[in-house]
Amino acid sequence: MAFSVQLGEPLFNLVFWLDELQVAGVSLARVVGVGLVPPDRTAGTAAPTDDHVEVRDVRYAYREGRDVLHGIDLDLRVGERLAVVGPSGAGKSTLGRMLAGIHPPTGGSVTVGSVPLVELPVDDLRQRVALVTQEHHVFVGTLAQNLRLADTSASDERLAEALDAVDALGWARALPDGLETGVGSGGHVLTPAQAQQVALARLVLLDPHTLVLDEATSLLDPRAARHLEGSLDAVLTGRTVIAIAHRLHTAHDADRVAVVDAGRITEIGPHDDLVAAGGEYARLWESWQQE
Ligand SMILES: Nc1ncnc2c1ncn2[C@@H]1O[C@H](COP(=O)(O)OP(=O)(O)OP(=O)(O)O)[C@@H](O)[C@H]1O
Repeated sequence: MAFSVQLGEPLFNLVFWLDELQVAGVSLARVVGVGLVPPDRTAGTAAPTDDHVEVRDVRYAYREGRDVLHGIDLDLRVGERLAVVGPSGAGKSTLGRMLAGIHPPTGGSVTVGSVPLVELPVDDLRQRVALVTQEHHVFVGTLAQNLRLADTSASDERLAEALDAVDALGWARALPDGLETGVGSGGHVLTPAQAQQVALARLVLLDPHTLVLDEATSLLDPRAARHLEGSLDAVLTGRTVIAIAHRLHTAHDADRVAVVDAGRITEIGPHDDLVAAGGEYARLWESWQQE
């Protein structure tokens, strides 16, 4: 979710990206990103020709002079699934947030349909590229209100379709007041898997062209994660997907795998090719199989 603040006629608008934070059981909005973007980005003039994502010589530094991404180049075909793997702290999440337009690159460019992400109007950006993280996204309100965060005008029927697409309609209808049941702090407690399904149903409503999944199922126990991955498949079909993967079987299913190490893509290609090449990915794959 994003909103922008414009004061007078500024050179830049202040944009906040919001996420949810649970404090002592209370659900609060948390600012996960703040950016200064040119007014065009919220006024809306850029029009990407397609959803081809191109990353060119991208660098990113949280603190000046301390790059955590160094010269990343990446081309994503429309409808491709790319798994991103690598050691902790390598820069995978930073890359994911950059691909979702939350972190503007410190150097280089990320474009969709030849338009730099930083020039896209925020609403257009959110509809083109959505980020799903491992945190729960349930706000205080009814289940229906939680879903309509993605599409304020969605009919009850559309909400039911979205829940059905992620295999959540059964439990949602069984709630005390169905979709009008209060959830979030003080309301009906959803399991972590149900909370993730709500987030996925919101994605179905948002209908983004490209999805960045940052370890979207990693907080769940393996059985719930496997179940959710079935729901996820319905959401992923037909979209470009960048999956930041902990579990390598997700990587195995992808069209290509990118290994990120110390802020660089050190290997990229189909799973079988990387295994045959005998490099870092082959070692990761072998050790994962022995776990
Ligand atoms: N908000 C932040 N402020 C400053 N440094 C950060 C911030 N987020 C990440 N970093 C640093 O950037 C580097 C890359 O972190 P990132 O979270 O992108 O790695 P990762 O590969 O996703 O790691 P993990 O698998 O542990 O989640 C790390 O050195 C990390 O400490």
